[in-house]
Amino acid sequence: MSNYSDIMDYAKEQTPVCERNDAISRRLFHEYGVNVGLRDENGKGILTGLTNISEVNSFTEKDGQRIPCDGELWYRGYRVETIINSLGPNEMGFEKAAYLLLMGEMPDDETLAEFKQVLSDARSLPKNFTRDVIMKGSSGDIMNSMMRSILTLASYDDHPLDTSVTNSLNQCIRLIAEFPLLATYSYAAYNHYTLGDSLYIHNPDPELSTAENVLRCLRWDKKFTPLEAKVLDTALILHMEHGGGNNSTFTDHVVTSAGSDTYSTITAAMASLKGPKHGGANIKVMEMMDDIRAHVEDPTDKDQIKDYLEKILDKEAFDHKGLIYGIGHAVYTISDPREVIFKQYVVDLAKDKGRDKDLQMYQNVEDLAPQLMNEKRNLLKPVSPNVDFYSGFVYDMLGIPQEMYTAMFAVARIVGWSAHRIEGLVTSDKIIRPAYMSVMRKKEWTDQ
Ligand SMILES: CC(=O)SCCNC(=O)CCNC(=O)[C@H](O)C(C)(C)COP(=O)(O)OP(=O)(O)OC[C@H]1O[C@@H](n2cnc3c(N)ncnc32)[C@H](O)[C@@H]1OP(=O)(O)O
Ligand SMILES: O=C([O-])CC(=O)C(=O)O
Repeated sequence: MSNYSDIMDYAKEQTPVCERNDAISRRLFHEYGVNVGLRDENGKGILTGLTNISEVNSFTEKDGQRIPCDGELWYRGYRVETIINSLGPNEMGFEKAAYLLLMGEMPDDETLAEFKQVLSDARSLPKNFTRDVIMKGSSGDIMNSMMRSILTLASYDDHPLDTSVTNSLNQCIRLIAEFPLLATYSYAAYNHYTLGDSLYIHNPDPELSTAENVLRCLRWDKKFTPLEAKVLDTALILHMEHGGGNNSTFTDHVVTSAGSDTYSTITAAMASLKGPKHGGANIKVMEMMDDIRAHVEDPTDKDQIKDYLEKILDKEAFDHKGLIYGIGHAVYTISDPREVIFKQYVVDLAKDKGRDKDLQMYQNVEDLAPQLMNEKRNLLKPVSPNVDFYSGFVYDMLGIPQEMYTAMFAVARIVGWSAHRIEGLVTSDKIIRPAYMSVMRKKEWTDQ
């Protein structure tokens, strides 16, 4: 028996030891030319791969100089705005965008109809999976529940470890179709077993799209309006894909390159996505806005918001991490094109739902944060609101519970991860293995 009744007490005592032995000065990174976070001294990402799937732009060249510009996002040669604007007022586009990203070409009507049917056929879980897996050990961490389900789905697959392109594509298509069920049923279990509400599990409707089935399965009465479905469908298209370097897609590439199977690869990407600096930011933005409401007398007042944002940046308020969530991006500078699209919906929805005061609070944060960050941080480029600044507000107005926000992101990004996994399998079988320079001091045994 150790002297510790609680391992936490031991961990607390050892923390300064780890901090002493693990700290590496930023000066050494500079001295050895090692790029922190795989970004160079101008904040530009180090090239680690080539992709045909999408392109993200945030700078333009003028007179040989890199100038920040409005953000652009392209899926397989098409601007994301063009894809969204090409859809009819009530047309759902998830399936079309998913086919485009996954297969690399725009589907014609017949091809799209067939793909929709394939997804619809695949949108079911193995017999008793919901009862035997999803209902057990439920939690408000829907991403964790989904990861558990994804790994367990491997046990129901006759060829879980077959990493051929064909088998991986089959597994990816199935997961794309199953994700809405994994997410909404995980929430149903949590809603019942933890929150104490009635339990309901609705079967998906084979005639409905991905976005419509999410709303149908999430709501006890299965009802939703065409506008709600359209807004969610747009949100899903906007979250589907973001190049090979974003943290979760890069994780997908790393794990794929090790020869790992689809279930493990997608679970690893999920683990990355849930981080609050990545896809988990959508929940954090909502928590931050709740915190602002609780501490600022009049959130529509710019001066009061400014004082509180300064406290957040100084680590004196909210989660004491010093981050204003929903602001800043590893690539974008002047704007994130997805936020610009989201905002159009936000303004209309907020008016419709009588949430003008909340909208004013968001706009105050949007207006003030970049300038305050500029004053308090070593910014290498302009900052602006990112895709998740408004997404939580939109989901809130759609009545989607906060615990589901990052899971909604995953329902979309599984498409990008799948496309990158297939691209990785088709293009290269080289394991990804960057180097870490050792700054360890070698010791003689007698130095102890
Ligand atoms: C889907 C997505 O993943 S979108 C991103 C979602 N994440 C968030 O919204 C969380 C808040 N934002 C952030 O944490 C960051 O902006 C990130 C993680 C998105 C990008 O980080 P980086 O690439 O390091 O940003 P960048 O190089 O511009 O940062 C420069 C400085 O500003 C700081 N900074 C960047 N964003 C923020 C922010 N929102 N709040 C406070 N400080 C910030 C960085 O910590 C860094 O400071 P340092 O040099 O003292 O360490
Ligand atoms: O690209 C990134 O770093 C983050 C990301 O996934 C996104 O913005 O969608």
